[in-house]
Parts: sequence; structure tokens; C-alpha cells
Amino acid sequence: MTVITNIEDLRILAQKRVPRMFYDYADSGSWTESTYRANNDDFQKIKLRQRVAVNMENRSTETTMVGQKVAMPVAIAPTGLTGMQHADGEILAAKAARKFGVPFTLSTMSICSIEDVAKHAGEGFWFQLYVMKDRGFIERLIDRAKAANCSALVLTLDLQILGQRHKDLKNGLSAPPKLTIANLINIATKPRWALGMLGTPRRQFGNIVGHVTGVADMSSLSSWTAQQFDPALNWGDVEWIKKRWGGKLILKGIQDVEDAKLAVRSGADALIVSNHGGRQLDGAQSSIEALPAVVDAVGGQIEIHMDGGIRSGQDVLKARALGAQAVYIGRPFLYGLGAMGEAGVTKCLEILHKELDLTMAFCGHTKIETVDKSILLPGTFPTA
Ligand SMILES: Cc1cc2nc3c(=O)[nH]c(=O)nc-3n(C[C@H](O)[C@H](O)[C@H](O)COP(=O)(O)O)c2cc1C
Ligand SMILES: O=C(O)C(=O)c1ccccc1
Repeated sequence: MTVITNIEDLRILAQKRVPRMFYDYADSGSWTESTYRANNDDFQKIKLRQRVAVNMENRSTETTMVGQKVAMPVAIAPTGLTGMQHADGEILAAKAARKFGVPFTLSTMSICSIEDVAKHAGEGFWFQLYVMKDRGFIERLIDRAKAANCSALVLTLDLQILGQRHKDLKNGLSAPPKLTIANLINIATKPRWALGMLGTPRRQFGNIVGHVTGVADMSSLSSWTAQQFDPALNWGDVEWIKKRWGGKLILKGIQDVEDAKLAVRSGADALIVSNHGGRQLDGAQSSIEALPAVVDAVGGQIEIHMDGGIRSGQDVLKARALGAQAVYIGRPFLYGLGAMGEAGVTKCLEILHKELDLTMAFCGHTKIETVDKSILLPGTFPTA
């Protein structure tokens, strides 16, 4: 087997090992996927300035996110159905993140439950909330996250209705998978995945099934989302969620400066510049392009995070240079998980860390805390 040296290697291995309906689910963007592609392509346009004869000893990528210490400015993004990329996926990823010293964010739509993941997660165990029509259920979810010692709540604002992903509809995406002939034939070619799944009881939405009354049509993700998620969500709801939660609050899915100002007014501790990995509004600008204007408008008042298109440590450094306190990774850790379980997530974090550390040094810095826009070549990066 080839030696794994970068995130693309993990993607290729995941594609071999994960059943098509779940690999496609992870690797899709909405409609033409133009925003999904732009998220990464726009990073490639930004050029770094090489500096030499600078003492490169004693380097550190350590920093903080919402006041919590992190080994590098990278957190694991919340992703639904993670436990379908690999048996017990959320538990394995949480373990890898804890050992590495970065936060792990558990999605509302996870396969492993908050309580099961809490047994394995570290201090950086965060919970991501989707707001559903059944507000009693949302209150219970918030209370469960508190009881599980989650140290931040990530409230996602950009998915009250679901962007269309063609492959999910064609594959009939559901969890657990519908055992159609086509799916069975495909799963038969992924014995490692199948054995893992047979060996765990966790094959349904762990936070939802058995916790919410009247779970409606679970046969497809899109129909279930349309029935349960609340399209009426507004800034008034953010207020009661903040109050009910009472801890660190991070608002996810901000792209526009006006929304960033409203996020500040809501009293949140941080916001995430994000377009949901190009899975929602196709045609939106890339996150890295949207970042500078948000930093310019509200950067002094609230911590700015970003996600979308991070595929290397170089990308992490560029985001940091443009004013993001930290970034989140979605697909990169999912590829690692699908490729090699916990070891694959660890590998993913190691790859990003090494690339970040060396690139920072090539740019003439030994501490991530001192990196700023001056490491970027003028004219090659987006401005406010
Ligand atoms: C398979 C998949 C599932 C996702 N599920 C969620 C989710 O449940 N909640 C959420 O807030 N964001 C979700 N996201 C968005 C990610 O949190 C993140 O914004 C995005 O993946 C970042 O882009 P990247 O994949 O290029 O790193 C999901 C993304 C992917 C790829
Ligand atoms: O797929 C996603 O991006 C996502 O956030 C989601 C939405 C609904 C159910 C599961 C995951």
C-alpha cells in the first residue's frame, strides 16, 4: 500500500473502503458544486512570502479557541452520519482529537449519542445544535449537552432547509442504509466497513431515535429534515438558546457582514465564517474570500473562526493570516476516518500539524500567535 503523506491519500483510501452512498454523501456539494470547489480553489490563489535566515528553533502552534487551549488552531467540524463513514466514527474521532489536543464537535445528527461520545471525549468536547420545530426536544438536547460537560455549543444557522445534493437523492441516502440490491452489492465490496458495522449497536441517529416522539419519515435524510427542522428560525431563537445554554456559544454559517454584526449583537462568543462546505447555497462565495470583510467589520468584538476547503497546513496558515483565530475541518477528518478509523483521524491531524509548523517557519515565524497578513504576498489575497 502507498504511504499516506497527505490528505488526498486519505481521500482515495476512504473512497475504496466506504460504501458509495456514504462516501458520496461526505464528498458532495449542492447543485453544481461551484461553491464546494471555490472553497479550496481560492486558497490556492493566495501566495506566501518566503523568508530566510530567521531563527526557526522552538516553534509552537499552540493557541486558544473561545478561551480554551488548543494544540493548533484547528477543530473537528460537526458532521452528520459520521458513524456511517466507519463504525463508532464519532467516538473514534473524539478520541483522536482528545489525544491531539484539539476540540471535537459532535453533530446533532450523529450516529453515536452525546452520552456515548462523552465517555471518550476530552475537555474540548463541543456540541453542535440544529433547531427543530419541536422546541421541547431542543431544550432536552441542550440539557443533555450540559450534563455531558460539553464546553461550547455550536449553533448552526445555515441549514434550516437542505440544499440539494444530487448524489444523495440518486443513492437514496438513509441511516441505516436501505438494503436495496444495489446497496448490498456495493457493501459486499467493503467487508472491513461491513464487519465494523455488524460489531456495533450504533447504526441509527443516536441523539434522536428513542429521544424524540413521532420521528417521522426516516427513509430519506432530505424528507426527514424537511419535516423536522424549523424553517422559522430567527435571531430571537438565538437569544433563548443562549440563555438556556449559559456557556460558550459559537454561531456557525455566517458569510455576510450584516449577519456578522447581528451575531455580535446576539452576544455570541465566536462566529464561524462558513458556507457549510459548499453544501447549501451553491453560488455563494468561498469562505476564505468572505473572511476578510467579516474580520474587518467585527473582528475586534468577537472571535472569528472559519471553515470550508482546508486541505493542508498551508491553508490553515493562510486563514490565520487573514484574521481567523482558528479553522474547522470537515471532509479531511471524514476521509481519515473512512480510510483507517481512529488512526486515520490521527494521521489527518498529524499531516495538518506538520504542514502548518513547517510552513510557518518558511514564512519566518516560530509562533502561530505572531502570524499576520504580512506573510501573504500583496495582491494575491482577498481584502475587505
Ligand atoms: C458529510 C458532512 C456532514 C455535515 N454535517 C453537518 C452537521 O451535521 N452540522 C453542521 O453544522 N455542519 C455540518 N457539515 C458542515 C461542516 O461542519 C463544515 O462546515 C464543512 O464540512 C467545512 O468544509 P470542509 O468539509 O471543506 O472542511 C457537514 C459537512 C459534511 C461534509
Ligand atoms: O449533510 C449535512 O451537511 C448536514 O448538515 C445534515 C443535515 C441534515 C441531516 C444530517 C446532516
